[in-house]
Amino acid sequence: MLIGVPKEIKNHEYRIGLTPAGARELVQHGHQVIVQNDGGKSIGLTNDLYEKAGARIVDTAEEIFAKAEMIIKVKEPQAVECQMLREGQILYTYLHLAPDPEQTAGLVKSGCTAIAYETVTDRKGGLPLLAPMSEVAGRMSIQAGAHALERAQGGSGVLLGGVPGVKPANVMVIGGGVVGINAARMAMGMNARVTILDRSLDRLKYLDELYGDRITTLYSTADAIEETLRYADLVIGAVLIPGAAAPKLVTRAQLALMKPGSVLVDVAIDQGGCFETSKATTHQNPTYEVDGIIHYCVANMPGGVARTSTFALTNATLPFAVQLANKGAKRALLDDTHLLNGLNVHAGQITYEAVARDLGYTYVPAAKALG
Ligand SMILES: NC(=O)C1=CN([C@@H]2O[C@H](COP(=O)(O)OP(=O)(O)OC[C@H]3O[C@@H](n4cnc5c(N)ncnc54)[C@H](O)[C@@H]3O)[C@@H](O)[C@H]2O)C=CC1
Ligand SMILES: CC(=O)C(=O)O
Ligand SMILES: [Mg+2]
Repeated sequence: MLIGVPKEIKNHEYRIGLTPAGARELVQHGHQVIVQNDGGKSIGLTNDLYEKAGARIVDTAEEIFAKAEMIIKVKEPQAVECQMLREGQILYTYLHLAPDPEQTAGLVKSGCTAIAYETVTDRKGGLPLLAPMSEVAGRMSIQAGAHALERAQGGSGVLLGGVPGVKPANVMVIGGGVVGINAARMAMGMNARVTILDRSLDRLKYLDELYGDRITTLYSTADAIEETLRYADLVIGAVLIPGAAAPKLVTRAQLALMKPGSVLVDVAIDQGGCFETSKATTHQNPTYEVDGIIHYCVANMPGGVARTSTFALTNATLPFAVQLANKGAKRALLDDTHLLNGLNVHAGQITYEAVARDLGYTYVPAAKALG
């Protein structure tokens, strides 16, 4: 199969969809890989490294989209990329369609086969292609939040860990999954006081067994959220209902309960965000203020630490990329229900139920759409 890796074009997105080591594996399986000129240069993945791995460098994204049978990317296709996708072509990347009607319409129109990293599953009920970036974003959320708490950034001027004689900050984490546990670990490491809320009692039990009295676990109700907001200095939004738009768990009115200059980091923004006042921001302009509360809502946080993230992402995506290339989309998808769960759009049909429901499309089960 001819596999194409274009340069990412989202704001300050320096990740690339495949490392040179990943390219080498695909080539060893008998496939051809084309990579856009300087696609990974800014994170030290030079053309030379890709060529040594057996890939070929091409000048433009247009050439990659025109020639490749499978496109491997990181972020959802931007409008200009959607226009270049075509019928029968495999798109393997993050999509986050539920909050993004325009992209969804673009993919439907293209006729391509679009597999979303974030809805591929595993045997343990996890999301193995989302997990590495959730680890990154969870860890980053605390450093981003700590920075936003600095007075010069508009924050309340509180240091997460406090100092001897001055109490530490309170960090509230809503959603105790992969983002949540990584955020909690970083916050604990900085000596902050951590409260973590989730709807899954099993998950709360697991967190309690792991961290004991170093964290407080709370079952996530509107009451518990309201009560915890009153003393939180930093709130991390880390909930997920796979494939669906994020539930709004903090309203604008509830911001008035918070201390002025407190910070909300909405990691769930890529699924539309879990705070009513969230709107997606970029690494260039990451924060804004609503009613005295600082909001950080960057939808591609791992792009900020693009080198670490690129290696972590390829580690997870490569095995499925090899299956797709070896077998073709239809056989690879039908052979593996976990990969099949990643199929969101095929030949103009929406094959992921939550996306169809949230955006008003007819849902066609993936196996049926593939015929
Ligand atoms: N902004 C960014 O750059 C990035 C965003 N993300 C996003 O972060 C979000 C979280 O991802 P993961 O941690 O991997 O998901 P996960 O599935 O591991 O964890 C989500 C947790 O939310 C919990 N939850 C669901 N409804 C809840 C509620 N009402 N109250 C409290 N908890 C609730 C679930 O029980 C689960 O434990 C996703 O939207 C993901 O796409 C992930 C990576 C990067
Ligand atoms: C998961 C995601 O949206 C990202 O890594 O940018
Ligand atoms: Mg997005």
